[in-house]
Amino acid sequence: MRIAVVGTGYVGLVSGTCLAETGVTVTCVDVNSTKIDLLNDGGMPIYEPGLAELVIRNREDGRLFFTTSLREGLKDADAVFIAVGTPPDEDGSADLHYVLDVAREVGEIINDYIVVVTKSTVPVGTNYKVKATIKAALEKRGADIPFDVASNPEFLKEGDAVNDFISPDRVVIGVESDRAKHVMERLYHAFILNNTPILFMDILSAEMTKYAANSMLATRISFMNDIANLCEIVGADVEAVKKGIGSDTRIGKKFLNAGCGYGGSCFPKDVKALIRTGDDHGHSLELLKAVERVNENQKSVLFRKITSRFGKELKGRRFAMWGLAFKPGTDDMREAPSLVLIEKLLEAGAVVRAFDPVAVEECKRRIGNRIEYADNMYDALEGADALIVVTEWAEFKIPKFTFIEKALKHKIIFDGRNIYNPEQMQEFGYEYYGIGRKTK
Ligand SMILES: NC(=O)c1ccc[n+]([C@@H]2O[C@H](COP(=O)([O-])OP(=O)(O)OC[C@H]3O[C@@H](n4cnc5c(N)ncnc54)[C@H](O)[C@@H]3O)[C@@H](O)[C@H]2O)c1
Ligand SMILES: O=c1ccn([C@@H]2O[C@H](COP(=O)(O)OP(=O)(O)O[C@H]3O[C@H](CO)[C@@H](O)[C@H](O)[C@H]3O)[C@@H](O)[C@H]2O)c(=O)[nH]1
Repeated sequence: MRIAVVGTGYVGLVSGTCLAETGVTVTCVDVNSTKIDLLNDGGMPIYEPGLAELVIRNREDGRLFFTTSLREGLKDADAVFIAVGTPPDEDGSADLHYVLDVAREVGEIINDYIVVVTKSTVPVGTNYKVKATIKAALEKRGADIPFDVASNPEFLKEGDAVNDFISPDRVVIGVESDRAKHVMERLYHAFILNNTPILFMDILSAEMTKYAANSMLATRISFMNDIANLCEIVGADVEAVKKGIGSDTRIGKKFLNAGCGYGGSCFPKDVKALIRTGDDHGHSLELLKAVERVNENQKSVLFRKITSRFGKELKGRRFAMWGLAFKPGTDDMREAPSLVLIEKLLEAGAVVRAFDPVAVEECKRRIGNRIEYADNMYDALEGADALIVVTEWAEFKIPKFTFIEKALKHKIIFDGRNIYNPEQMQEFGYEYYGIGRKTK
């Protein structure tokens, strides 16, 4: 089987590479020639654990190719995956112009039956727009070539992307013809053999499933953040509450971590886009509007704790920041809570010295030298008034506390991801501020 994957970002590169790993011949296409050149030279445009090895192996085995030419990618392809970005427009709706540009180009090029699969996260009804766009391009050429559209939303998490793709909880596929279903079954053959649930459904339901999943997960996080803030007021401990409710199998243990807010390229934009879809259809999604409000507020929770400890005027204060990426395991900083905190600290006159195991270059690209960058986690602490933990990288969880004590001016930690135990921190003489944690 042969496919093209258009858009070689987090989703396109991971999906294309993992499908190549199952034996499919994959050509990844991107308009960004720097990215394609880098991949053809054996480099990696993104940090994603385990991905580089798979890319190299499948390229060497002749199953994975990179090009800027969609025409080349579509040659003899059974299916083309659209995996380009769908960033939020000014009004919160998903900007579909990248997706529809690819659809038009596909219509301008194809000469034989193909399934056009939308992997990008797109609002309900978008596949029909894709279909209409391809039809219009074919009509313009006077060509009558059969094709089908399919929706195959992606559920991978950055930082765990390879594992999520290869061993998914399920694969969701929306189709409207047996022919397209058959192509998708062949494509996911290795997953079917592996007993992965492949959930075929209609296209509109598949599109909605993606937004409903992300919105449900975002809702759990905002719910826990709201509860955490109340825990602080009433003297309860959100980590105990998390265990208490997570042990109920109807609730489950995952995605209940309170913290300094959710970020990333998906939850913020997808919650916004679903709210917008609701509004467009005269159905206000009140719950999701609250989820978004709670999250915006939560991104400032550490700043509020810092100013209530040090006062609103932070001129002359230095802060060590551990973590810049929106979550561990990635260099992605889209909608990262660290960016909100940095802006607020700088505005209040503070100096920030940050360390992140992989996201420093990305941070420099975004905000340049407005903050200082440390070479390692301990170097960030030198002369700082306090340590702020924003991202829960594994190495931050078991630091050498003697190094922290030597470097910090005061033994003060603001822990935005609840990675330390407040009682033990207090025993060791730290002033510790977690999120929704009980302190004596
Ligand atoms: N990042 C994630 O974890 C994740 C997970 C699931 C779903 N998604 C969804 O998948 C989609 C892609 O997300 P991403 O994070 O991979 O985006 P990304 O920005 O990392 O990558 C998109 C790529 O598409 C390329 N592109 C744009 N227009 C093109 C065109 N006409 N032809 C060829 N290439 C083109 C860009 O150059 C870029 O390399 C989005 O809809 C997103 O919501 C993302
Ligand atoms: O209990 C939790 C879990 C996550 N987060 C935060 O939520 C954000 C998103 O984390 P995560 O979901 O792990 O990463 P993403 O890569 O954004 O993945 C989400 O978004 C993707 C894009 O749509 C989906 O494919 C995934 O299924 C979905 O988990 C991050 O800022 C996390 O710090 C919390 O605050 N508490």
